[in-house]
Amino acid sequence: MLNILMIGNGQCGNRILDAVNRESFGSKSKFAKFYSKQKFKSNVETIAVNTAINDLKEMKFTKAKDRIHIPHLHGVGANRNIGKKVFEDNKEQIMRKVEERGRFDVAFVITSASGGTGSSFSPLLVKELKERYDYPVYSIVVLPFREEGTLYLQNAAFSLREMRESGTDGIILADNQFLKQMGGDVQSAYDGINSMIARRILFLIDSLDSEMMMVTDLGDFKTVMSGGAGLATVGFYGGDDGDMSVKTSIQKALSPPGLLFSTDVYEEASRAMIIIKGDRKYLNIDDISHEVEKLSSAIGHVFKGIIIREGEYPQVLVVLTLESTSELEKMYSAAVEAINMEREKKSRVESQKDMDKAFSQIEGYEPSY
Ligand SMILES: Nc1nc2c(ncn2[C@@H]2O[C@H](COP(=O)(O)OP(=O)(O)OP(=O)(O)O)[C@@H](O)[C@H]2O)c(=O)[nH]1
Repeated sequence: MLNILMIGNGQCGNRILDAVNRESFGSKSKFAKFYSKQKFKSNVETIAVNTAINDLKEMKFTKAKDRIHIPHLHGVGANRNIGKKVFEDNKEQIMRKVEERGRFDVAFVITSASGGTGSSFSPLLVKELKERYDYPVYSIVVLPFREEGTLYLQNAAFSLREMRESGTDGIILADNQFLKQMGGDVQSAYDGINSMIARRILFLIDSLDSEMMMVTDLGDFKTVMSGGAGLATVGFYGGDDGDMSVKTSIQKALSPPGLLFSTDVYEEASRAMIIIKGDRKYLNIDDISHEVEKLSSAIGHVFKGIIIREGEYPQVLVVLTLESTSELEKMYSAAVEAINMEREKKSRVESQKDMDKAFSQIEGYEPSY
C-alpha cells in the first residue's frame, strides 16, 4: 500500500484537491466525507493551504482538519513577493502539519501558476519537502487563461521557472487556456477542468497501487517523470460513456481532447507510461501492441500496464514527459510582452509626477461657493 501526500495551495489548488476528495469519497453529497471511506486502496492524506479563509470555507469535500489557514487579509492579491514572504513567515506551521501526517512514498503539490498564494507558496514548499524528506515530490501546475491579464501571465512565467528549480521530481502541466474548449461559464469550466484533473490523478494513484496483469509501478512512473525537460502532461479516455475499442481509446487518450495541455505527443513527448484498465474481452493485445509501438517508435520508451476490471469498458491513462513544448514558448513570449507592458506602465506612472504639479497649484486654496 502506498502512502500518498497531496497538498493543494491557493484557490485553484484547493478546488482541485476538493474535486479529488469528491471523486474519491465517491459521492456528490457534501456529507460523504464524514461517513464514507475513501475509494483509495492507498493511504492518501490531503492538505489544503490558503491565505484566504473564504477559499478554504468554499471546500465541500475536504475535512476541516485538512485545511490550513495562513492569515493574510483575503489572499495576497496575485503579488508573489508578498506570497513568498508570507510563506517564509509561516513555513514551520505548514511543515509541522505535514510532519504530523507521518511518512510518505510520494507527494503531489497542486497549484495554479498565476495567482499569488499558490504560485509563490508551492515552489518554496516543494523545496522544503525535498530538503526534509527523501520521497519524490511531483507538482501539478495549472496555467492561466491567456486573456486573464499581464500580472497572471508574468506570475505564471516566473513561478513555473521557480518550480523547475525547486527540486521537484517533475511538473505535470494542465492549461486552462487549452481546456477552455469545455465551454460554458467560467465556474462550470473550472468545475469541468478540476474534475478532469482529479480523475486523472485518482486513476494514476489507483494504478500505481494495483496488481496489474502487466505491471507498471511507482518506479516506472519515476523513470517516466525524470525524462524530458522536467515537464509532463496526462491524457485520459474511457469509462462508462467511452468506447468498446481499446485501440480507439488509446488514440483518444493521446489526442488533444484527452490531454491536459496542448502538445503533439508524437513530436514533443520524450517518455510515456500507458495504463489500460478494463474487461479482458475488450483488451485485444494486438491492438494494444500496435498503438504502443506507434508511440514508442516516435518517442522512445513507453511503459505499459494493464489492469483487468471485469465488466468495464476500456479506460486509458497516458503520462507523457515532454522534450520541448511550442505552447510554453508561446506563453513565455506573451509573458515577456506582459512584463514590458507593466514596466512601461510603471515608468509612465512615475513620469506622472506632473500630476503632483497639477495638484500643487491649488495648495493653500479652499473651494469657494
Ligand atoms: N482550473 C482551475 N483554475 C482556477 C480555479 N480557480 C482559479 N483558477 C485559476 O487560477 C489562477 C489564479 O490563481 P488562484 O489559485 O485563484 O490564486 P491564489 O493562489 O489563491 O492567490 P491569491 O488569490 O492571489 O492570493 C487563474 O489563472 C485562474 O484562472 C479553478 O477552480 N480551476
